[in-house]
Amino acid sequence: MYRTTFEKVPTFKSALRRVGRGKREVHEVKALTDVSFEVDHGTSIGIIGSNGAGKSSLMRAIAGILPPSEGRIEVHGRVSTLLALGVGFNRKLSGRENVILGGLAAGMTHAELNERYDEIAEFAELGEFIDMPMRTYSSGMYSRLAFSVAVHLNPDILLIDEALSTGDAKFKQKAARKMREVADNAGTMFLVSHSMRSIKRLCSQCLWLHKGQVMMQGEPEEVIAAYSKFLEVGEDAFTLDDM
Ligand SMILES: Nc1ncnc2c1ncn2[C@@H]1O[C@H](COP(=O)(O)OP(=O)(O)OP(=O)(O)O)[C@@H](O)[C@H]1O
Repeated sequence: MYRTTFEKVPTFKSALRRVGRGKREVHEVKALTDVSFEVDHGTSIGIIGSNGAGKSSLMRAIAGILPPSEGRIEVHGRVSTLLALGVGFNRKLSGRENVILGGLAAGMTHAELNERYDEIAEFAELGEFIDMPMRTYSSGMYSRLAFSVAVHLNPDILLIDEALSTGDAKFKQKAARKMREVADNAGTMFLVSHSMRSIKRLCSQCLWLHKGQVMMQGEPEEVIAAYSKFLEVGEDAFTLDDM
C-alpha cells in the first residue's frame, strides 16, 4: 500500500492564499491485494497487465525496495541489484562510478568488479559517456547501463522491467538475446512487459495482474489469450470461465 499525503486546495487562487497552511489529506493506494503465487527456481515468468495493474510495485517488493505492508515475500537467492530497476543510480556520479558502487553494494570484491567492469561497459556501448555524470545521459543511455549492470552481476533472480527500457531497436535486440541466454541457462527471471511477443519468446510462465489482483497464472499462450480477449471485449463483458 502506498500512502501519499497531499495538500487539498480547491482553486489556484485559494492555493496561493493558503500556501503552507493547507489541510493535508492522506491518500492510500492498494497497489497489490491478495497476491499469492510461487515461482520455482529456473522459471522465467512474464508479468502482464494494464497500466497501473501493480506490475512495477510487485517487482519493487520482490527486490526489497518496497517491503509489503501486509503478508510476506520469500526470496531464495540473490536478486539482481536495485540498479536493474534504475532506482539505485546516483545521477551526479559517472556511469563508471555508479557501476563500481553498485557492484560493491551487491557484495562483489574489487577483483571481481575489475573483471566485470569491462564487460558491463562494453555491453552498454556508451563510449566516452561512461565517464560523464549520469545526469547528462539520455533515458535510453540510462536504461542501457541499468540493463547491462543487472545481467552482468550474475544474480540468481533477474528482474527486468521493460517499461523502463527505452533502448533503441538495436539495443533491444541485443537485450532480448541476453535475456534468452539467461532463460536458457535455467536462470530465474521476472519480466514485466507490454510486448506479448517478448513474453511468448522468453517466458515459460505468465502472471496476469489487474487492479492489483492476480487474474490468471499459467502457460504464456493461455494467459495471453485470456488477457487479449479481456482487452477486446472490455472488463464488464469478460469472464474467465469463457476461456
Ligand atoms: N510511488 C507511488 N505512490 C503512490 N502510488 C503509487 C506509487 N507508485 C505506484 N502507485 C500506484 O500503484 C498502482 C500500481 O502501480 P504500478 O506502477 O505498480 O503499475 P504497473 O502495472 O507497473 O503500471 P504500468 O504498466 O503503467 O507501468 C497504481 O494505482 C499507481 O497509481
